Amino acid sequence: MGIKSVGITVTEHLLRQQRETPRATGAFTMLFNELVVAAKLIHRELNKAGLNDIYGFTGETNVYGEKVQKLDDYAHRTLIRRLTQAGQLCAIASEEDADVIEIPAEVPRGPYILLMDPLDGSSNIDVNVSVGTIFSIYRRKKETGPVTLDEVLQKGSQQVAAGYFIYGSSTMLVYSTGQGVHGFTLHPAIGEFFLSHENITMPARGRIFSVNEGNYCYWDEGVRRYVDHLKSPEVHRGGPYTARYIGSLVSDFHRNLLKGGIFMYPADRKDPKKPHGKLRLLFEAAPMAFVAEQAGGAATDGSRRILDLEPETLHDRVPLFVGSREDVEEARRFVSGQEPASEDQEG
Ligand SMILES: O=P(O)(O)OC[C@H]1O[C@](O)(COP(=O)(O)O)[C@@H](O)[C@@H]1O
Ligand SMILES: [Mg+2]
Ligand SMILES: [Mg+2]
Repeated sequence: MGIKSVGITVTEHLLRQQRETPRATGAFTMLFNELVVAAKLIHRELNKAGLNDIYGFTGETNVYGEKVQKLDDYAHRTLIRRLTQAGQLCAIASEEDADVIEIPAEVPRGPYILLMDPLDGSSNIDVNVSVGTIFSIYRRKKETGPVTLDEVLQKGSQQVAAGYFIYGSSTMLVYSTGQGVHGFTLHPAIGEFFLSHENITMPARGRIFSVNEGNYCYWDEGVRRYVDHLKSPEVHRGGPYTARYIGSLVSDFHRNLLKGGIFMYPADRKDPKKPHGKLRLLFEAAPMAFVAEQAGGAATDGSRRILDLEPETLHDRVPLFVGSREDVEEARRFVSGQEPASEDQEG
């Protein structure tokens, strides 16, 4: 059996899309190439984590009151440094920064706004479990002048591209520019991302659910009933769903993207300061919702489509139910109380 020839590189893939996009200037391709370089630098640091002084905390806390890990900070600074150099951005916003990050005056600006979760799955960094980087790209609304907050606070449906890097057994890039979802794998020896998963489509229904059940006692009735339903002996002509929870959104999402299933981070009453759950609308929920929908899946906050949500602040949190279309629709019915109680739930 011949050796599988490597696919096309991510740059070739971008250039193909650029040729098919009228009025494309190459600005997006240049920006994206810098994103890829930054991810390779993060991959390199992660791969030798434990041998380099990258474990542990910086001593800082971020706008969410979370202790910042050294790798959160390294990823944040590396992405900003590389991306601002691309000369295609007019603003950046990061999960690790309270405010919109200005592009240095000496750097040319461009039409794009990039939002990012530099390192997703921070609680898994120092235990060698896969983590990721999430990105979301918008076009600014105005042609010129200083960028205003409303240009950054756009609905997820306005994204021109979104995706993530996953640093796992292999390092992958999964992205969409609205023309399907494509996966690339980093060839460690060649140092290039090659197309390995073209036109990924998510199964309409899965048999996997991913949620931190440790929060069960804090959930609303509808969420509890939905998860009980997935664990009941008879679910959709098959036994109970399989539980899988890595604790890194990128990794849990990626598995369900390929195998089908649903990831949930519901709202809970654990922390009155976080009535809308833990995950961030702009840095986590909206980009994952964009990829999910492009792959035939769906994403909701329990009643509304994530991509229709109007952000009020840079750091809005939102309940997230994302994955296979039929599973997300069923979750929405339970969570919004439209699913009648079955015999065994009537107790
Ligand atoms: O530990 P919990 O409460 O289950 O939360 C896990 C979730 O929190 C996150 O780690 C939050 O993301 P960050 O690591 O970027 O802060 C998600 O990746 C993950 O899905
Ligand atoms: Mg995150
Ligand atoms: Mg993070």
